[in-house]
Amino acid sequence: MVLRPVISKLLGKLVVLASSSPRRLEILHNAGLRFEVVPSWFKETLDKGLFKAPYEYAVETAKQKALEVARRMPFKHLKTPDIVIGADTIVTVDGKILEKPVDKDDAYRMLSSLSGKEHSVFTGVAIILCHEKENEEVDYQLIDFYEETKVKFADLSEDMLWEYINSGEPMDKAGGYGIQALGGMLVEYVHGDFLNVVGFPLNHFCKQLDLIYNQSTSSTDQECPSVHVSNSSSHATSTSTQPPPKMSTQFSHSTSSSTKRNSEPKPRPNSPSASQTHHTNDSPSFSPVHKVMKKNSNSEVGEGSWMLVNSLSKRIEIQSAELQDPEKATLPSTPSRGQAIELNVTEHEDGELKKEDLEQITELMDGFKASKALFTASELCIFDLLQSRPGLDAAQVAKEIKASVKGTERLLEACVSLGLLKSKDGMHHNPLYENADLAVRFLRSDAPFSLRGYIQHCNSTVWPLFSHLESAVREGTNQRERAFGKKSDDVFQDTYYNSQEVKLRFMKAMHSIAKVTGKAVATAFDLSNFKTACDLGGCTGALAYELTKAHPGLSVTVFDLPAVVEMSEHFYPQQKDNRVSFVAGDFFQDELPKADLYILARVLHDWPDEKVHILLTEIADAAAPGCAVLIAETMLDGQTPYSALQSLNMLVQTEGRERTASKYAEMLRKHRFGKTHVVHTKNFLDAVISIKIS
Ligand SMILES: C[S@@+](CC[C@H](N)C(=O)[O-])C[C@H]1O[C@@H](n2cnc3c(N)ncnc32)[C@H](O)[C@@H]1O
Repeated sequence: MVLRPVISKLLGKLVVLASSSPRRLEILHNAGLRFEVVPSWFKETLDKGLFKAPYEYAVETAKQKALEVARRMPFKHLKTPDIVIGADTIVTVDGKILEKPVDKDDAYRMLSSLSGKEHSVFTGVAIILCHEKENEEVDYQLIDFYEETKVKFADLSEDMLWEYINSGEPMDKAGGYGIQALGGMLVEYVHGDFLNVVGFPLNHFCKQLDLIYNQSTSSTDQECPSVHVSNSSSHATSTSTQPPPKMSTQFSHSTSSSTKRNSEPKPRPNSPSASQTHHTNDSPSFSPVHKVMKKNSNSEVGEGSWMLVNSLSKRIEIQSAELQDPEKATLPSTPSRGQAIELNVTEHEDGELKKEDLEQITELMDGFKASKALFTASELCIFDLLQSRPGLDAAQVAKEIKASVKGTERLLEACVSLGLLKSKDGMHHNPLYENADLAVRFLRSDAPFSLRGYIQHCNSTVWPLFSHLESAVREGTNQRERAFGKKSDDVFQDTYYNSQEVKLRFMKAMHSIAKVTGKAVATAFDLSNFKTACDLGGCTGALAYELTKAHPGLSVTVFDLPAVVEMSEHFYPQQKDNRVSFVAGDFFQDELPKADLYILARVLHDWPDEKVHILLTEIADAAAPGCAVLIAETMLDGQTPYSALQSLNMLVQTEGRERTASKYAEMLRKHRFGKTHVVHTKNFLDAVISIKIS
């Protein structure tokens, strides 16, 4: 991004800032932006309890502020702006949202809750692009995003607190302080964009302008075919590989008296509009206002989840001109997307059957359907397609993935209901789809933390194995023969590495999980005393690279079967690190490389206790006193569903199992390893380390 050209794109346009905050004014003015200030009349009264995450509240408030100005100006100011910018800054601490204090006591309450702690400052920003049409209608396009900055306050004494409050500075500022003035003295550190704390994330804003005006989102599709779609929806038609910016679709606002009822934006104070969407810090998104809304939901819901809400609720209140009396409310058989109604679900307990219980049991009964919908969408490259071409409708998606429109429609709606996709109304209320935050972060192939490899492994290998769970439980053995028709002694050498295709798929699965867990494992302990490490069964080297990144003095040898080592280079074609090397061998048979630290990440769970003891004997023989073993596994200690289900996974796949940290400690002790230190990371894997004593 080159800053001046971005700002200069706005020269000659009527840019309006829907905020009177002097700090926002100053930031934008200093950046060279020419704009008018039209303070929004929107009252900041949205119910915070209705938002899942604090940033959604800030984004929604910013959006409503900007919308109010964009709609008012053609009438009251008799001119239509080109761009309206709205912003809202909030401070969050201990799960609470702090806005501007109402009086000194409120300021005291806020500032003392920040004392000595780290808090987050979120600014939600909405950019509305207004396009005046020949018939005096105005089309609006909305892009929103948020920025988070972490700020830590020093311990504040009572004297300091009151001195600051009495200075008068806290009163008009979110969280009760202004970092750019006296309040700066309270701050120990800032992580992130400083201007975001002042009130406007200038850098992120400029990046969004760049996206809007230079259309420069990138698409690198690693596995799925690259997409060339001629988009017939309302946003810019493109036949090149370069996608349009992630915004689009209009709602119209007529300057004539016959306002278009169904297409005019109608922000509803005290209730979030349908635009409570999750999006990444980087992805702007368009949010239409007319959607079927599930109360307390952070996402727009499609018909599928509407039906679920419907079936779990005794009474639905329909707020529309036609139906005012909730007692008389009846359900429309199929709420059409274009209908200007919002549904608010009224909680109604029928005594014995609680909604939460029904939801919990439904989630469990239907969990497999959700998994399979995710697997299928991933398999069909839907998340990659929508990453490079957001805003396609079901027919366009179906054409690209070579599938039926009927089936694609249902899969897309299921993904919307699961929070994987977002949908918005296109022309003739035809839903247009784009990736939701989860898909952007984990489901597209080129995301740094893409789990696509693991999902494919789940679909092709774990799913068939789990369909024989009952046999596995009855027999206490893995189900490889039943699922794949072939008897095998060693899951790796006889099953996964028998075909190049299956091997690569398995390696991709391991790689994707190791990328997500690598940093948490690599930084679980202070490893600065170790110079050399050997990652036994280290597969693609994903953890090894995280280890060398986290510990500059450490070199890591990845030790794995020859079939794996010959492919490992494929995973790091460019990024070579001469502190990572690969050695091919069999850890049950060959001599292990010498190292100060032996790492076993998701290796021991593949094997029964006898085999674990063989491997630990090998390591104990190779390791001198003072050397250590680091085990990274999902440990059963907390009995979370994740680790317990992983243990079932080991049952259907291997001869191994998940274990508790104390079980690993007991096993290590038998091989002359001493006290075990355990770290339960917040990631998929936990870690134990133990030093050899003799
Ligand atoms: C479940 S994977 C874990 C991979 C990696 N440590 C991770 O956390 O992503 C188990 C690894 O052990 C390797 N492995 C299995 N048997 C082995 C053996 N006999 N000798 C060396 N490596 C082996 C597999 O090839 C595979 O890479």
